[in-house]
Amino acid sequence: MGVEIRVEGLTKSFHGQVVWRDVTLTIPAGEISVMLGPSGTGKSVFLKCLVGLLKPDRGHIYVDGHDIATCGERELYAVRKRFGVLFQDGALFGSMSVYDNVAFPLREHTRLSEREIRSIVMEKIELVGLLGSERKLPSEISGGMRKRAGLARALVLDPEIMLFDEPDSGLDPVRTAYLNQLIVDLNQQTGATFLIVTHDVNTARTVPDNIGLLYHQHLAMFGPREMCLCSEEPVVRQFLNAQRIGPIGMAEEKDADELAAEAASSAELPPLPPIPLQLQPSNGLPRPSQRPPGQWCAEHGVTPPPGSFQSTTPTFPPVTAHQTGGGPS
Ligand SMILES: Nc1ncnc2c1ncn2[C@@H]1O[C@H](COP(=O)(O)OP(=O)(O)OP(=O)(O)O)[C@@H](O)[C@H]1O
Repeated sequence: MGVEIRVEGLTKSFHGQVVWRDVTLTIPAGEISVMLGPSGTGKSVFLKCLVGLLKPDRGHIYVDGHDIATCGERELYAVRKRFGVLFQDGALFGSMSVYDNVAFPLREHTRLSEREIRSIVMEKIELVGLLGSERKLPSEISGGMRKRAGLARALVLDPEIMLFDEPDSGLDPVRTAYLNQLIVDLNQQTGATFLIVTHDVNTARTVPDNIGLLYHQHLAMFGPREMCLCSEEPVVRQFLNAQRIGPIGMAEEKDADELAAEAASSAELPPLPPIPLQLQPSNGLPRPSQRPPGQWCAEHGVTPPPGSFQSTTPTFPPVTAHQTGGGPS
């Protein structure tokens, strides 16, 4: 039920300062895509343009025949209802309970009765694991719970497109792992088109079907996960492997002196690490858009780095009675 988003020649600037120019890509229907990029490269601005909160200077954003970049307010309002957006902080109303926050889009955009609303709200609250917290205010729950409440709210209108703005920011690695699993499970259940903006390289390496990278005012790459994880392109390679050596510096781009010093020290990027297996839905069934591991590499005659697509789940030897210090108690 997801729809594709076709972006053509998109350019955005603020006060004459270009954020990115001529961005062209197609976010495939029903797939999970991730947009990466160093801080300040305009990932959030990109997301806001997609949902019509910001107008680009030039270009088009086609969703099912509607051009979000150029359409009028009324058309935009109708198309926007097909989007669910999870903002960084959950963007909850502080004076409303979790329940009322999640119910808000239904009360605003539908004529459902309170009874029908309750059934949908409680279903979504359960889906994100917040049963029991529905009467609490946002200030009474943790940051991770606020994100999940924001996610429940983004899901109530059954969106065909879900946008996530740094869902993992401010979360510890365990909570990030849970949230990533939830995202993969939701994609399987809804078949919606997912776009996730993140800094987290581990998320980018394991969750999506496609990876994009914004860098230095342009889209450096967008394509299937395996293609990006095999890429020798210096910026892509440096970012996806979280390396210091490469064109990206602390202030986005290294200057000529820094690059010359790196070249003189003959610092080389380490070999590409193995491509990890993609995160599977927790019910063990594949997502409709999921491709078998290694398929893209095989189809394109690319040899993946050694050790790719091997399970990294640790296997522990069986614990014996001797090791536990006695028999069953
Ligand atoms: N409403 C605005 N008015 C003026 N400049 C803006 C506005 N929104 C964003 N910018 C500028 O656009 C640039 C890109 O910002 P954006 O928040 O999209 O970056 P980002 O890649 O999401 O960064 P981060 O990873 O740190 O969240 C920044 O220089 C920012 O200051």
